[in-house]
Amino acid sequence: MAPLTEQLTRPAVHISGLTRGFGRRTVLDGIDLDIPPGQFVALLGHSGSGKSTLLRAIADLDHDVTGSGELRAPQRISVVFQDSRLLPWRRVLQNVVLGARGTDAQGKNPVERGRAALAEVGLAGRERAWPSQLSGGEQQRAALARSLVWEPELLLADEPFGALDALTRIRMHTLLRELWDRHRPSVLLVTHDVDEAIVLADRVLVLDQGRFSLDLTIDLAHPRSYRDPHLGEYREQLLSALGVEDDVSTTSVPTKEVQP
Ligand SMILES: Nc1ncnc2c1ncn2[C@@H]1O[C@H](COP(=O)(O)OP(=O)(O)OP(=O)(O)O)[C@@H](O)[C@H]1O
Repeated sequence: MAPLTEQLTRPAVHISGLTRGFGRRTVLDGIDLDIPPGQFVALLGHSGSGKSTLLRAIADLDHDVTGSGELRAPQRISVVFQDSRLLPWRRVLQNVVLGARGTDAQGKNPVERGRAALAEVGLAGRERAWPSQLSGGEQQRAALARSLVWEPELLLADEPFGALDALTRIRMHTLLRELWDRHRPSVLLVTHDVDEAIVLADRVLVLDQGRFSLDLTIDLAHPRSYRDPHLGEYREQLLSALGVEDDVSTTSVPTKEVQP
């Protein structure tokens, strides 16, 4: 095992010269990335730029790709997707504790951890509900609770709020940030929403042509508001890195398929 000082200072995620591709198509072209423990990072990029490919590589879920490079990630990783992926034939609590074993540092068994996690995301009392009895936002809350049960050192989130309406999404932003504050995992959040990235993350990366074209620190205090006038400066830099024209009235990354 590495000495304690090295364990405390070494990044949670270390990527060096990472290349990934499908057939003759190179998607990630020699990426370097270090994420310190507890850092909240957002990842923006046009559709097809390789955001999910990077997430899958970090989660070690990419056995169908070719590639090379160095990648080190923590052992305890949770992944949250755009759809909750709750099993419809299992009740909410059963979904949340699925696969969890043993006791945690406080001696809590998985069911106790599951109940506590559901309470943390505002779903206390819904343990015996079926997933179909939850709203879309509540299903994503349950998905976040399921990720907490594993006490992740790293949370990977692939557009977790992309299918929710704008108001629910804002509530989920507050919840995610509160959960991060309490548990302090490193987070890598893929999003198409520039404002979501600025409001939630302390560092925003833009992926373009297989490389990071921008690595931006968001130096604003939390909790952040969508009304904060300082958001504009960061929005400008990010939209410009994404090649989005000034007159576009949305802060979502428009669908521009990356050509092979
Ligand atoms: N299993 C696969 N086989 C072949 N090509 C793939 C496969 N998965 C992804 N690709 C290709 O790799 C490229 C990057 O895909 P990826 O899903 O990582 O992009 P993305 O940035 O997450 O896109 P989006 O924002 O639309 O989700 C795309 O061109 C996609 O078509």
